[in-house]
Amino acid sequence: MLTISNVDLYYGAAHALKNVSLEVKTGEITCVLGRNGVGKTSLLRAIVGQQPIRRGSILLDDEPLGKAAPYARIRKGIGFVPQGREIFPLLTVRENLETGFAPLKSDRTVPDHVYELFPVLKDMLSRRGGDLSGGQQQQLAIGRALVTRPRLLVLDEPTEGIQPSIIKDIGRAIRYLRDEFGMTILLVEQYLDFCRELADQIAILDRGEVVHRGVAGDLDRDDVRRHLTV
Ligand SMILES: Nc1ncnc2c1ncn2[C@@H]1O[C@H](COP(=O)(O)OP(=O)(O)OP(=O)(O)O)[C@@H](O)[C@H]1O
Repeated sequence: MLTISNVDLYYGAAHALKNVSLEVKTGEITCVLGRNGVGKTSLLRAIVGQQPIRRGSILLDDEPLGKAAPYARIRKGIGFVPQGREIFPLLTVRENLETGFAPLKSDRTVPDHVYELFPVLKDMLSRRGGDLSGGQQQQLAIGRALVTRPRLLVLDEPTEGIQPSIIKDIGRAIRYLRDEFGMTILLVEQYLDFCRELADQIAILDRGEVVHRGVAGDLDRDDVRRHLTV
């Protein structure tokens, strides 16, 4: 579904992504693992159009995304859950969900499955986003991305700073989206066990380079784990 080929991304002179290639297959969960500062967020920002690439290409269903703006990529079916969640603290849960409508031309409704996946959002529709726990905010951020009815859902460290029981809920929700809707999922993570339980495919990023690609079962190999230890 998503084909990333030979991508280079710079911040000024800093070379954050080096000749990165990655294939994200339709209906699968692909997890990119890596330590702090290796380029995971940069990769996702390149995919969603928030950061330009200097070389290489990113294709969605064989169509180059080129210089398409973030809103245009959302219309093509890419949903994004950013690192740190980026919830509007003074807006209610309902209003936060509705901000997801902004790039849409039609069908500005919250799909029922958002509330089925995360019933807490329905219970708290009138509560301010800033008054939710970190885990509830993460559920809200995923819900906001789902209102755009994406075919490809991209998540930046969805487990960061979240308690284990909510991590399990989020894992279940991601699996449900793949199994029930055939949604394609790409997530970046530092949390190895979460990826082991969830992913079909993994890639490991180290200092801006993809140093390993394979099936999730490979994660138990010593040579793979070595890339993830400091
Ligand atoms: N806006 C920016 N300007 C300059 N350098 C940046 C910028 N954003 C990121 N970088 C640098 O690019 C490199 C990759 O950063 P990136 O945020 O993509 O890594 P990451 O793997 O997502 O890290 P983390 O797990 O800590 O979020 C780092 O060296 C970082 O300091």
